[in-house]
Amino acid sequence: MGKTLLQTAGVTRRFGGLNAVDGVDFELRTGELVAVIGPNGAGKTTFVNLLSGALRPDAGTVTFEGRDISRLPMDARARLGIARSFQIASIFPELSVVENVALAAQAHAGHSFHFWREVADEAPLRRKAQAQLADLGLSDCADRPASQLSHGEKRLLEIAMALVVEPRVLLLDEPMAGLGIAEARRMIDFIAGLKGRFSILLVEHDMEAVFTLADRVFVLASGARVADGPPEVVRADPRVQLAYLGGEGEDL
Ligand SMILES: Nc1ncnc2c1ncn2[C@@H]1O[C@H](COP(=O)(O)OP(=O)(O)OP(=O)(O)O)[C@@H](O)[C@H]1O
Repeated sequence: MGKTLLQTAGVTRRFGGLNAVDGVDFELRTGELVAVIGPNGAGKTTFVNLLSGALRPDAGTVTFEGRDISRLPMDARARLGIARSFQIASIFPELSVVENVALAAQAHAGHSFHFWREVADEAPLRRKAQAQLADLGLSDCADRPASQLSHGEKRLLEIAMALVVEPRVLLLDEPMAGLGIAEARRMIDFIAGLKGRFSILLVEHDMEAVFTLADRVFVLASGARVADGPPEVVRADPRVQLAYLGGEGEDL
């Protein structure tokens, strides 16, 4: 694996008296896919928010290529290349798939969303969006209105919108959530196709996805790191089994 891109040292976030993320040391290397797992309420989403800049830590640091970014807001981190998958809410349903991707590229370039009507006429942005969709194997749905996509296709569109800005790090928070079996398989194949090209942090409850995709599995429980290692080592780790049994009794 490559060099360390994104790192935390002792990162902590409190909500009232609760340490939602509690002194976590973590690193993501170039080209690596790390899955972050843990029982419900373990602190996974809070941890992603600390990496994306949606939340600031109460203690500890977040560094990107050695630079302390702990206090940088989300847009500044996005400009450095830390992208979080868009939420379905940010898809414009009346626009086509390719127009949505072009809009994401336009927003990143610093233009205002108010000019969205012009985006259809923006040939370079549109070409970039077309190329992105072709690269991801999504050309088939380029001209369909986003409103006509299935739930699974919308999740793929969200990721395409995050990738069009050519990020260094992609943060994916539960991309399989709410997908049927066939759609989940397609999502796994899709993410497998991104592996090695981007550095990816994947938060996911779907253990088939985690153990198929991850180079490394990082386990959180009650805000703290329980294990960090290759998937098969982590799966067999009694501390991990215990963390799950002590939580909501989910299957590992
Ligand atoms: N904004 C907030 N205010 C207060 N408590 C919060 C807030 N966000 C999260 N928490 C608490 O912090 C803990 C960790 O929550 P978080 O959502 O990060 O866990 P998670 O591992 O992502 O859970 P899940 O798997 O259920 O999505 C939980 O106890 C949660 O109730």
